[in-house]
Amino acid sequence: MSLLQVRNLTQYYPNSTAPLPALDDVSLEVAKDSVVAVVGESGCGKTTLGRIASGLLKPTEGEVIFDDQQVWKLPRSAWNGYRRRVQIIQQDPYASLNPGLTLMESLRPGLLRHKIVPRRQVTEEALRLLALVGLDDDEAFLRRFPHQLSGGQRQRFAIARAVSLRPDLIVADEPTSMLDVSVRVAILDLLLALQAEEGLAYVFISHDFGVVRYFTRGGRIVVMFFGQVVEEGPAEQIIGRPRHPYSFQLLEAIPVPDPRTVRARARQIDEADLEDRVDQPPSLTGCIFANRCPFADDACRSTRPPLIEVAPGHRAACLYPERVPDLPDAVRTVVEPGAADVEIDEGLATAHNR
Ligand SMILES: Nc1ncnc2c1ncn2[C@@H]1O[C@H](COP(=O)(O)OP(=O)(O)OP(=O)(O)O)[C@@H](O)[C@H]1O
Repeated sequence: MSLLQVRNLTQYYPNSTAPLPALDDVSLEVAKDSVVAVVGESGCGKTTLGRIASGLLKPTEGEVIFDDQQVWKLPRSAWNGYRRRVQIIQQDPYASLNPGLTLMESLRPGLLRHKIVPRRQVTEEALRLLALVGLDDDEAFLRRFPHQLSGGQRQRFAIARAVSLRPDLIVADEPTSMLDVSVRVAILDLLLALQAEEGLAYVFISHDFGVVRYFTRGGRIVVMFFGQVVEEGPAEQIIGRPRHPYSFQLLEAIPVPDPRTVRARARQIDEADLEDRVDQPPSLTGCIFANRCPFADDACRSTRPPLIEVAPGHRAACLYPERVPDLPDAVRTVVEPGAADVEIDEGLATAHNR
């Protein structure tokens, strides 16, 4: 069942001098209890999409439909319900918490405003939430201020605060990118555990395909490039056999722990050629990726390819999806959470150092 749909979103920022909109005709759908990951390099519009999905930003054009209702047409009481049911977790847990409030003071207003529990049960509920996210569930901890927490503890608390409102959907915007490598996997595992326990859906935003591969098992992946969706489909299919050259390049760049695997890659794209293209600006005519694409020809530079189905439920905006080579086995395996900590840690460590 569809929980959230965004349809044909276009976003222009009025003060922007960029030649392209931040989002250009973006659509996606999130089913109840499911994970949709949005991946792409910095500036491709992921945060804008997350802000629109959670009602923080009204799109220039397009529709946001939550639980079968157009959210920008909701009466105030229903709007408040939507804003409660869709929570956002941000990249920087410190910036998302008021430094002048204790943890209890951060939790209490939401619990009361949305009548989650009666006033006399607020402390009990706050302690339950701390335990749920793996923090010390004692009242002294609730009297702490955000600066008295480590980065990992702060993100755990930000997750507790989001979950406290009993949402159906959490937009997790780069939730681990500012954390130490050592705690990243723990936070991803916490989010995955909460999904099962609390019946949550996620829009999971990341620039790092290694993290997305870890988080999105069984879910869907949306790959964005300069405001456009270039590929979307089931995680296993996109990771196993990407059909857009940009997804291929992102996946191929995931660090793998065994250098012999890297050397053994069956490279079907000329490395020097790719190096020359990596910083090219987006193409303003035709396919947005044409300037960086090793397969682009005149047709790609003159025609914007529509998203076409390349396998059931899997679409790519490419005129030549069959030209995208197969990935090495080390990359295309969808990692089982908890099953490959070493591989994940090393991958994330390398990504962190970039
Ligand atoms: N408030 C704003 N005003 C003007 N332009 C903006 C604003 N917010 C974002 N942009 C621009 O919109 C585009 C998309 O930005 P957005 O933050 O959504 O991308 P992103 O993929 O989340 O990148 P990052 O990971 O760096 O945050 C970028 O070109 C950005 O500069």
